[in-house]
Amino acid sequence: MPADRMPLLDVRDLCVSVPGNGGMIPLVENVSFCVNEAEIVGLVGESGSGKSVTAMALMGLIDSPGVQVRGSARFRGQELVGMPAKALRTLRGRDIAMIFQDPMTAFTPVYTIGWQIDEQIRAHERLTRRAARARTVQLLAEMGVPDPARTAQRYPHQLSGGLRQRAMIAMALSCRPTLLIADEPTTALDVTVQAQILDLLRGLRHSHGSSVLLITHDMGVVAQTCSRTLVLYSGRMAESGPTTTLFARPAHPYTAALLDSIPPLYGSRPHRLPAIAGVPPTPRERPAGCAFGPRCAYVHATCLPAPPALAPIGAGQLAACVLPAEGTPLPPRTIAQGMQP
Ligand SMILES: Nc1ncnc2c1ncn2[C@@H]1O[C@H](COP(=O)(O)OP(=O)(O)OP(=O)(O)O)[C@@H](O)[C@H]1O
Repeated sequence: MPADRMPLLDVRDLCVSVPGNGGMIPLVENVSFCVNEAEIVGLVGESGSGKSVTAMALMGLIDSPGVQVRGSARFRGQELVGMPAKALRTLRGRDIAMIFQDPMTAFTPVYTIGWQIDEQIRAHERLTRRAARARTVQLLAEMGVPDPARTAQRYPHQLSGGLRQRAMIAMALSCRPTLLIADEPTTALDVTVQAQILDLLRGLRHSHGSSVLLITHDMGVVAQTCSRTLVLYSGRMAESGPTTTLFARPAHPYTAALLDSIPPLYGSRPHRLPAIAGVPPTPRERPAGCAFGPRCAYVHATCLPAPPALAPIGAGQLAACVLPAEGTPLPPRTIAQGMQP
């Protein structure tokens, strides 16, 4: 495939398993998706659905004893699965960067944030301390940090949560990565700051040409930010497709249930939002058939012997559910408010 038409990140049949129960327990099974240049793709699912394991496996960062990662993840055509640790370290920080929910995991408390961003820049580029600081201040300014030269001289604990998050994004972008993996970057922030950070992530496509893999449990965040979305349930793909399609015509009852838990922006708000009854199974106790079966309002006998295969529904949409194959689509929805086309 010509390089200009190759996806930036092409993940196929990614499987991650760990030893247990006398064999290997799959944490993530046959996950496939791609991220194109300057695109934001959402990875969504409840807690424990395998979002972080997927991202950490891509980055070679799962350090569990006996962990097995199989399948393929090509970044600009280069295979990441099985890539030697040194080569992966070079890619991380330079071409692929990660940001997390808690910026304190990225910054050490004992140095100023400016010093830490300077060092990150100097680890990848031969720059004088002064030139690195000029770049740091410029990056902080681009991330909307007020008085960036002075803020650079502050310690992480002296900044608000929102400013720390901006500083972490500045550090992640310091080496101009083409792919940013953002793991729940707004979960700890209040809604106003959350909206500002999402705005910032959207802007990166234009300002830095960066693509983003955005990990979240919040369909509202996906609606505002992602052009395509992958829904994970219990380590498997439930559904994927263009975000507008998933919101208008979810094919998997799990996607529909996640959408029902978003509060409407306009109109009368229900007294209580519907929650999905029950909890997802842990990887050790996954049922033989559809893992969502025990919580699904549409479950019937065909879902139980084996997990339904992921099948195309149309227009880039895939779902692992027997309903579309049987010609019983879920009831149509009005598109969720708050969605950015
Ligand atoms: N190193 C590990 N060894 C064994 N099991 C693990 C390991 N890391 C994660 N798990 C398990 O894998 C499953 C998926 O975890 P993961 O952290 O990817 O979920 P998540 O979707 O990111 O959830 P959250 O939103 O809570 O971060 C969970 O059941 C978790 O307990």
